[in-house]
Amino acid sequence: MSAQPLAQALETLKQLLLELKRPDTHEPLLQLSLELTPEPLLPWLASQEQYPRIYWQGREKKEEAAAIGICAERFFDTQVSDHQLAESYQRQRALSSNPDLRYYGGLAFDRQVEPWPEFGRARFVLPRVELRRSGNSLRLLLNLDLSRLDSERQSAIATLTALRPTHPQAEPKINLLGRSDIPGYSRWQELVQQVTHPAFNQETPKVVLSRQTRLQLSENLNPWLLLARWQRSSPNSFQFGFQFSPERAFISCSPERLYRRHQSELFTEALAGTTLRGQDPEQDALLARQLLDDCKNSRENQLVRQHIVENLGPLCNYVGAEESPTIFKLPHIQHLHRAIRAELKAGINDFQLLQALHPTPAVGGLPRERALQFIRQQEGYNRGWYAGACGYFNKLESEFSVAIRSALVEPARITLFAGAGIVAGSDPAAEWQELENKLATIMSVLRPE
Ligand SMILES: C=C(O[C@@H]1C=C(C(=O)O)C=C[C@H]1O)C(=O)O
Ligand SMILES: [Mg+2]
Repeated sequence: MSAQPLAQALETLKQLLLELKRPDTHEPLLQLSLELTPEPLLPWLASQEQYPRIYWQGREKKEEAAAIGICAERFFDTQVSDHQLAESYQRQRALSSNPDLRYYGGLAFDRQVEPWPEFGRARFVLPRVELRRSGNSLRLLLNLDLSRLDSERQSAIATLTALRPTHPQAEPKINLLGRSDIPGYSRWQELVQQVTHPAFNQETPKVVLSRQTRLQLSENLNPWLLLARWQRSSPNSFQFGFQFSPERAFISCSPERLYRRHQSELFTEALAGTTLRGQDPEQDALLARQLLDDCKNSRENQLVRQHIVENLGPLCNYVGAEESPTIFKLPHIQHLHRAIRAELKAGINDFQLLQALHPTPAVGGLPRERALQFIRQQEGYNRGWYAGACGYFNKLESEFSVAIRSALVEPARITLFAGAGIVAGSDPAAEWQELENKLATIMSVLRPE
């Protein structure tokens, strides 16, 4: 069938559903798919009224998805062991061999602490409806659980009927009424001093300390319109968002890949070490040179590289990491970057990868448990999904980003997050300034000149 406009495709799909007979298959899940004429996805998502709403765009921009509703999900609200997560993950994955079925979701930064409501310690959704762009082609996908076809048919028709066409919406008017930081600057100084104290640093060479910045607003923000604006100023980044109710949405434009897997081929990276962009090309190149030559920043990146390579070792036949870092440029800052490639051993699954890689010392620290313990006890706020792992998986491939450069949007307020790797040689004032630099892009979107 040739590509059709969304409104027409929805009618076609409803008709298909009414006529659908139980297919003669052992597959428990069925995915229906129709070609669509191109349509921008974020404005469509911003116009919807159902939950959850999910958005994902990979860093290379080749693929983009907007999803509504739930066909199946795994939600871990209370204590969950890695063993339970692994088992549930295996069950889910075994459910289908269709490479187009994707579970989207995320893991909290620290699964030992009280989770954000609705987001939980881990939550993955097989959406009911998904618009998925691959290159220039757009498809409408609908997922059904065949073990209960009749109720699924009803519920799918209801979801399709309640979808809204994209309607134009006014650019959000943003008035910032107030700001509060946790930790504040004096507490930050104490924390950096504790972590850089030689006795502590010897045992725990890196802790990524972070801060939440809560902005009070005069009105509610549509998180999807905000993400659309933020995305325009964030090339070179993953762009994603999850919203399970009107109460809160988590959105991110993150430069950092946790990993991308295609069958047994794995791509990951060490992204750590930061400086500003220059005012002109000469100054920009000078700052990049200084970043490459700087001991403190090199240490930040080297520790991440080393840890990833060591942790992947037992799961892989081959792991190769770039010896020297290169520069990764973002609109307001530049980072040190090392690409890492690996070939997985047979039978290694995504959950084992998440367990091995997340949180990397780019957002947690080294050794992992000691650094997490320090963050849990001292940081003073709950990170929730900030610095968690967000992405999607299916049997064939998966991709996860580290949810930094992220924000939690709630009624009349937005909470921003930023962290900095504290190692020997870190200075409290310079690291505090690094937090501000990491917020520069989202601040320029919230407070345009
Ligand atoms: C923790 C964050 O970023 C991490 C810390 C960096 C650093 O300290 O140089 C750089 C990139 C990320 O590894 C964040 O942006 O919140
Ligand atoms: Mg840093």
